[in-house]
Amino acid sequence: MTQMDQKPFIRLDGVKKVFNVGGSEFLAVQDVSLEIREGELVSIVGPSGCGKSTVLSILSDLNKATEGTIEIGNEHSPFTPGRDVGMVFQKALLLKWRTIIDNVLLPAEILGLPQKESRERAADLLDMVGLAKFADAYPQQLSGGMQQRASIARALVHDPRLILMDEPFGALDALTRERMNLELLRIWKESRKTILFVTHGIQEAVFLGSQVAVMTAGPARMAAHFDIELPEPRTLDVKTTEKFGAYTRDIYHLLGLN
Ligand SMILES: Nc1ncnc2c1ncn2[C@@H]1O[C@H](COP(=O)(O)OP(=O)(O)OP(=O)(O)O)[C@@H](O)[C@H]1O
Repeated sequence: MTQMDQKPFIRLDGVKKVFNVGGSEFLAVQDVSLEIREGELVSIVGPSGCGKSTVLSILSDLNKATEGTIEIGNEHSPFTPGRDVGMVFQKALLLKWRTIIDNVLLPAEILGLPQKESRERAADLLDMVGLAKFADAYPQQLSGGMQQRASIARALVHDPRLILMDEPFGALDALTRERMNLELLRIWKESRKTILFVTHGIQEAVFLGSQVAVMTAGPARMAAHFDIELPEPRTLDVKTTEKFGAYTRDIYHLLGLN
């Protein structure tokens, strides 16, 4: 069986989440349908409150969907919830009393993975994210972008099959964010992980994703989906192409911004 014949790695169909808030029901998100192949980087873009983080929390098994189908993993790549997810948040959330390498090691420690192998892997990952020299530094000695690189290494240390990124570069200045976008593409290619990347940034979503799922608020739902066909490898020049402009224009339009 070839890779193309395999079932998608993630299949969401008609997913809906209703929260119970103080005895009344609150519809957080509905109509979430998405198929992701293993090793794909997919962006989800949408305004605040449209349910993006709720979708990630369902995929990471922190929240149960109220309705719909959620399938993760396939015969070739089985998926164990809890074990096979790495998360990156808007804040790096590094523990300030632990060195960078000890921060990276945290998920491996929690899962009880072998110490020596984990430390070697953490060192390799720090090398991959360009922080080899900072393994023994403390978080406060690193810039915001460097801290986020460390948190990406931490998300990879237990070799999970799926990386969920929730606005990971949202707190960085514009130039660092551009640089981190390029870094993420490199890390993704090297690590060959399946990545779901949540952002408010339409340009960022199109630049990074092979697909972009667009979510709208009021009511919160997954409203559209684009396959992004742009030249590979993606460099910043891509952003000046007509095709890139057309994708971003269509998404702005869908979100009612032009
Ligand atoms: N545990 C919860 N209990 C009740 N309501 C919740 C809970 N989690 C999320 N919500 C609500 O569900 C809606 C969707 O929230 P969510 O955080 O998924 O949106 P988002 O698109 O990620 O927003 P942002 O971009 O601002 O992070 C919001 O109105 C939020 O208040």
